[in-house]
Amino acid sequence: MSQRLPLIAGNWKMNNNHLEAIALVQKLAFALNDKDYDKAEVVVLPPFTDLRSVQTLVDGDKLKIVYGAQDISAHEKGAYTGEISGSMLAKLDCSYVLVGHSERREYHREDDALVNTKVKAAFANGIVPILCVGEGLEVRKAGQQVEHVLAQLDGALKEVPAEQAERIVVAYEPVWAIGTGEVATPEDAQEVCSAVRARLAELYSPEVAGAVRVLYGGSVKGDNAPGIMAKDDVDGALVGGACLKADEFVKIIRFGDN
Ligand SMILES: O=C[C@H](O)COP(=O)(O)O
Repeated sequence: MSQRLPLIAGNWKMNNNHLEAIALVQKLAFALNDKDYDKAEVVVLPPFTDLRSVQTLVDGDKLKIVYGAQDISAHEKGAYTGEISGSMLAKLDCSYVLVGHSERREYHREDDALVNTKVKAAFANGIVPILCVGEGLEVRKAGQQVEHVLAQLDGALKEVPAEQAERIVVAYEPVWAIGTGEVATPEDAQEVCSAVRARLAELYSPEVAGAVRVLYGGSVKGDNAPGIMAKDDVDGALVGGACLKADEFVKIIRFGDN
C-alpha cells in the first residue's frame, strides 16, 4: 500500500469572483470533517483575484483546506504586464501552482521550455508545481499517448534536481477528456500514470518515483472517482467542472466513502 496521501485538487478555472470564492470555500469547509482530511489533501485553485480572500478565510478560520494558483510567471519581476510572480504567490501563502495546464498550452501557446521555466520559478519560491501533461485526441487515436506525455515530462523537468522533483505533483489530463464528459477509463489513467512513475524512476530514482503523486484529470465526477482512484499509480484527481459545486467536490474527495 502506497504511503502517498491522495490529493484532490479543484481547478476553478475562470469561475467565481472573490465573494463567490469565500462562499464556496466556506461551504466546502462546513461539509468536510477530520476523516476526510485524513483520507486526502484537499486543494482549491481559485483565480488570482480570489487568493487574498481565500488566504484570509483559511487563516482566520484555521481551515485545513489548502490553496494555490492556476499559473505563475516565468519571470521574477519587471515589465511583464498582466503577469503574477512566484514571490507574489508565496506572499499569499500559496502551497501549489498549476503549471502547463492544457488550456495554457493551447490558448497561450505555452511550450515545454516555458513550462520548465515555470516549474523552476515555483520551486524557487517554495511553491509546489502541479505539472499538467496530456495528449490530444489525434495522439490518442494514434496510440502515442505514453510517448507524448513522457516527452512533456522530460521537457518540464529539464535540470530540475531530485530534491525538488520528489515534491512535484504530476497531473495526467488527456485533453480529449477535459470538460467533455468523456472520462478516460481507470485502465487508461493507470497506463499513463504508471508510465510517468516509471520515467521518474529512470530520470531520478525509485525513491523519487515512489514519492511523487500522480493525479488524473478530465471529467472526474463523484460517481467515476472511486474507480479511477482505485488504480495503483493514481494518487488523486485534478477536477474542473465538478469542483464548482461543493457537494459534488466532497463526493470526489470521499471517493466512495460516505
Ligand atoms: O484542471 C482540470 C481539468 O482541466 C479537468 O476539467 P474537467 O473536470 O472540467 O474535465
